[in-house]
Amino acid sequence: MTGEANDDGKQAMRARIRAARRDFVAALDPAGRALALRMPPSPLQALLAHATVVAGYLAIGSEASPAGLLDWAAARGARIALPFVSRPAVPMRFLAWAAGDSLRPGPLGLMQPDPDTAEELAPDLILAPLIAFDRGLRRLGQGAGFYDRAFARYPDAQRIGVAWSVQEVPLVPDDPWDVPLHAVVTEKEWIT
Ligand SMILES: Nc1nc2c(c(=O)[nH]1)N(C=O)[C@@H](CNc1ccc(C(=O)N[C@@H](CCC(=O)O)C(=O)O)cc1)CN2
Ligand SMILES: Nc1ncnc2c1ncn2[C@@H]1O[C@H](COP(=O)(O)OP(=O)(O)OP(=O)(O)O)[C@@H](O)[C@H]1O
Repeated sequence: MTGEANDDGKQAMRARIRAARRDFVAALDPAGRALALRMPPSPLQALLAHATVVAGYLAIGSEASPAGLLDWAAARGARIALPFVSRPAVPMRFLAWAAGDSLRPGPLGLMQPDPDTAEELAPDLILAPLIAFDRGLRRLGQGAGFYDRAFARYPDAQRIGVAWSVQEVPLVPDDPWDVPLHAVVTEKEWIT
């Protein structure tokens, strides 16, 4: 399939899965949402315990939040980094962040570390947001290519998708630049 043919498929899938994710989260009670993904499943605990730098993200909207996983990793000595983006043409960077550090508003209502003060870190494990995933560990993101480029820049980092179970699809359309995940963690399951 060509990149153009996939583009339509990817856009339609993004719209459909975003809607499913929103409905799923709306039906969760706040306590259930807060408890989801608090505790890493044991295979992920082993990975987080050995990681020096764990990159995560601050969830927005109905995204599944890796906050509990980041807390767990930080408590075991990992440094935490968060993504920083400015414009689509500029590659995403991972900047050091610890609880209490200041954040600044970025695009899409994201809160990001301050690029003037936060140190850039090379992650050895990346907890990545996503729109959709499949059992082949293909990942569909927001379409800016930020994560695919970051995965190419840090090829030795573990790539772990964080998602609600309703974001699973039978098959994510694959393009040549798409980098597969090593695993996906959901509120229900560890998928490898
Ligand atoms: N919580 C979370 N953080 C994340 C991501 C994510 O998916 N979720 N990202 C996953 O990639 C990166 C940010 N992704 C972005 C993807 C697209 C655009 C974008 O389309 N920007 C447009 C207009 C934005 C606007 O409407 O304000 C532009 O700059 O032209 C920006 C950031 C890093 N942080
Ligand atoms: N390693 C790369 N170098 C340069 N451009 C890239 C790279 N990877 C992806 N891109 C570009 O990023 C764009 C978006 O690709 P795609 O729609 O697959 O993004 P996505 O996987 O949904 O987004 P993301 O990776 O940000 O989560 C494409 O136009 C592609 O050419």
